[in-house]
Amino acid sequence: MSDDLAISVVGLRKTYDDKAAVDGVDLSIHRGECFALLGPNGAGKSTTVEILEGYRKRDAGEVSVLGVDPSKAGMEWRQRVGIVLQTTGEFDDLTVGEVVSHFSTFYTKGADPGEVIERVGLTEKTNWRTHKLSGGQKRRLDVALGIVGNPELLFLDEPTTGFDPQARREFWDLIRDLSAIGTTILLTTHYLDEAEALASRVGVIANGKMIEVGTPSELGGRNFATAKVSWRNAQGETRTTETDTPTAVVASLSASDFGGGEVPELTIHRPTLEDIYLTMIGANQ
Ligand SMILES: Nc1ncnc2c1ncn2[C@@H]1O[C@H](COP(=O)(O)OP(=O)(O)OP(=O)(O)O)[C@@H](O)[C@H]1O
Repeated sequence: MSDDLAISVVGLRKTYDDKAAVDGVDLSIHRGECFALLGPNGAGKSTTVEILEGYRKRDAGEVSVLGVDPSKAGMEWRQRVGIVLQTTGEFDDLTVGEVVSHFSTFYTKGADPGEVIERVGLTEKTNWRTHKLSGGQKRRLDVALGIVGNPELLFLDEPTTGFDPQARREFWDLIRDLSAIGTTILLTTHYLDEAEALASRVGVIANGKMIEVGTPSELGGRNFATAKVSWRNAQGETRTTETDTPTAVVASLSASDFGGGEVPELTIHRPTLEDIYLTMIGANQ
């Protein structure tokens, strides 16, 4: 494995009852990269990620995570990896501060619990019993527990499900901070805007196969996609045209039909990552 790879996967396969859940996946994630894994329900994302986390056994393929095969990894490796699962932990009557402090004792190079609580925006809830937290606040606590060991690599499985818009933005800032200090992040998400905001590259899985890997701006030829220009003409009708040169179209439209002035109800639309993704998985036909 090349030294700058945090994760290297070649020909990964996992079969349940004769059905391939993961069917020959290759994947390389660089150290310090934030990579988003996208795909419809049942595509094979969780199975792939759980194999990388060492929680599931593979049937075939080569897997290296931080230079170690996760199926054979021990405590030393686990210290270097942080995991935020989809399901929320239950901590009975313990407070936020107690839970985070308790988890920090599992790590030899653990972070200061108070700092971690502040990072996830729960300082005001430090003395709250965890069962009183809202769904979004519990998710933040999950993230706190994922990062309390100062991991080199963080797995985030649908981390912002149930967050309000402000909490999502704050969470994104937290992930950017973790990226800035060099944490490698593997994010699984169904939110395409989240993948675009956070990931330097995304991979799309469908039916157990990696369909494509690319930057959010280039995936599926997005950077070469034509723009749709729409406007309202002098008769009050909506007009739309597709073009590779929207600036020229708008300039000429303004000059010819509107005396060089504003073009009414002008919009220029290029495919979003979601448009491209839906086309890739065959949902936009
Ligand atoms: N323990 C299991 N036993 C049998 N089949 C399983 C098991 N776990 C997953 N599968 C099947 O493997 C396929 C891939 O599931 P997986 O959970 O990896 O998908 P996913 O992409 O994470 O989906 P989601 O977005 O819904 O979380 C699915 O068809 C699922 O039904």
